[in-house]
Amino acid sequence: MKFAVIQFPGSNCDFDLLWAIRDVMGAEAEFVWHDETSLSGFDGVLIPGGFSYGDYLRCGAIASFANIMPEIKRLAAEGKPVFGTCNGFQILVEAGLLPGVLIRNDSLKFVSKWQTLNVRNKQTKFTTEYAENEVINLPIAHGEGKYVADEATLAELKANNQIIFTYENGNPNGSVDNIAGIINKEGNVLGMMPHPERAMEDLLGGSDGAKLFASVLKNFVKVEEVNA
Ligand SMILES: NC(=O)CC[C@H](N)C(=O)O
Repeated sequence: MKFAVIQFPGSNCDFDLLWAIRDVMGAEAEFVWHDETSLSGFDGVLIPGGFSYGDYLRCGAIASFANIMPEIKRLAAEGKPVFGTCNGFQILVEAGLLPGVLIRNDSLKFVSKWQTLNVRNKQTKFTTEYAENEVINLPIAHGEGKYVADEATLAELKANNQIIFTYENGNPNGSVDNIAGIINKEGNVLGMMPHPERAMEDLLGGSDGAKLFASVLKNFVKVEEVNA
């Protein structure tokens, strides 16, 4: 599996994400600049956190029009894994690859801390290594992390078990139903506000993020491997 870690002007978790997937997990991965127009040869996409385009308009709004986006949408349509953390999640909703939207935290303040989460659905290719309803800790660091969606969208997310992570022991941003991360209906595009790539080893304060990348590597296989 070879992953593209997309870099936008203002990305700041790009090196962390590359380190997590390549150096810790041992997968093949490379940076791809937002202006590129091809992702041929890549088996998955990782979109990092940060402040793409200075967070102007709305976080992720300008990045969602980047030249690389049609290719990210192509890989998503082909069933390949597409993962976005924090600003990456914001970019995925702005691009329409995930439903709903992320708006300013209720506090109107940037919040940066370790946050307790609940793994609501372990039956996805991103979460099989967790236990059902496992309580985990990951860092959060965002100013626009309040997830909102209309009633019909929320009902659909619940009916299809698309709410993957929720905040436990307090809601840091006012997200509806404590939503911290969701997946698309097809199960190959996941976005979440917390940062698993910052929790890969105990030296960093925790390693609960590693199971997410381990799940991806276990459950998504190269197309060639399937056909072999
Ligand atoms: N760490 C991040 O990716 C931050 C995302 C975005 N800039 C926000 O403040 O909400």
